Amino acid sequence: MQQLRAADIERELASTPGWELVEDSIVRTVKFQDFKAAMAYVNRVAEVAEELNHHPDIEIRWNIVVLTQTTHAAGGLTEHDFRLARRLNAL
Ligand SMILES: C[C@H](O)[C@H](O)[C@H]1CNC2=NC(N)=NC(=O)C2=N1
Repeated sequence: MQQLRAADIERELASTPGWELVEDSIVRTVKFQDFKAAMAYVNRVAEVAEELNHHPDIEIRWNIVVLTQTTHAAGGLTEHDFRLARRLNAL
């Protein structure tokens, strides 16, 4: 899978609400009532990641989950990242 070019990234971002570009990744921060709710969300993220065989970096800070998505194998953003992001937006 090829790295996307800047213009493609802008187009993909426009159809992927809630995610922002940070260096070579897209990032989404989601806030929950408490740690338990955050962990339940993380487990649903894990299910989707396994299904797509594409995995975000996940940071958990009590009730806040930060998802950072890039394609390590390509050294940058690819279509896979946006496909996963849009699936996660549907959770
Ligand atoms: C073998 C397997 O396809 C790879 O290790 C996959 C798994 N999940 C992955 N996830 C992400 N985000 N980037 C990758 O390059 C990647 N590679």
